[in-house]
Amino acid sequence: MKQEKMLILASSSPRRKELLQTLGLSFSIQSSDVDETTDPGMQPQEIVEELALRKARKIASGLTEGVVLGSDTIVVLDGEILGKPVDDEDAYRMLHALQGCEHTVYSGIALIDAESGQSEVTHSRTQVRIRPLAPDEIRAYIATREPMDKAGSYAIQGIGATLVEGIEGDYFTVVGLPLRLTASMLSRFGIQVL
Ligand SMILES: Cc1cn([C@H]2C[C@H](O)[C@@H](COP(=O)(O)OP(=O)(O)OP(=O)(O)O)O2)c(=O)[nH]c1=O
Repeated sequence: MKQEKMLILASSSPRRKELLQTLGLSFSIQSSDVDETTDPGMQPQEIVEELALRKARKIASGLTEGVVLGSDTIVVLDGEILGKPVDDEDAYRMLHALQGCEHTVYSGIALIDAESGQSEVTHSRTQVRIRPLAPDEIRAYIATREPMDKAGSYAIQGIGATLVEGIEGDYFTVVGLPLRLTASMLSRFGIQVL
């Protein structure tokens, strides 16, 4: 591992922290609350890239050095964007819509070098199939509270794993930080994982 530059994760997500830790990099964390509203008519890949960049920019603007990583994840079902549920009823609506179908999870990643201004943004997407769910199962899952801070109201890395029939694409994109893509981007910013 060769790390010439300081890395800053612009996120309050405990999942992103854990995922970045698995790469063996040293980094600090600054949570980056930004306005997540986007223009209607934007494509899902444009939304996750724009929001990842917004999160990274907010932190980078207050720094003179270091590489800032921002990320954003959304779930898309038949063109409808599912973010985090606002309450139990919203989580029920999402899980009921997702069950028995395939949807797409998009994760955007943005890197900004605060010193040089170099920036790069990209995204990846993964198809996920959720098995058919009975109303009681959906209610029991919501009662675990796991869905409440997750895009699409489920966590593939948690109890939600029992709802997932299969995926096509990168698992880490679903959890919120595509690791292979992150590592290859970081290498272009002077941060080498291998
Ligand atoms: C679909 C899915 C989403 N998620 C999570 C990943 C993200 O943390 C969250 C989507 O919300 P985001 O707005 O992408 O991220 P966040 O608010 O949690 O963190 P921050 O903006 O500070 O970086 O949903 C899972 O953990 N597992 C899953 O299976």
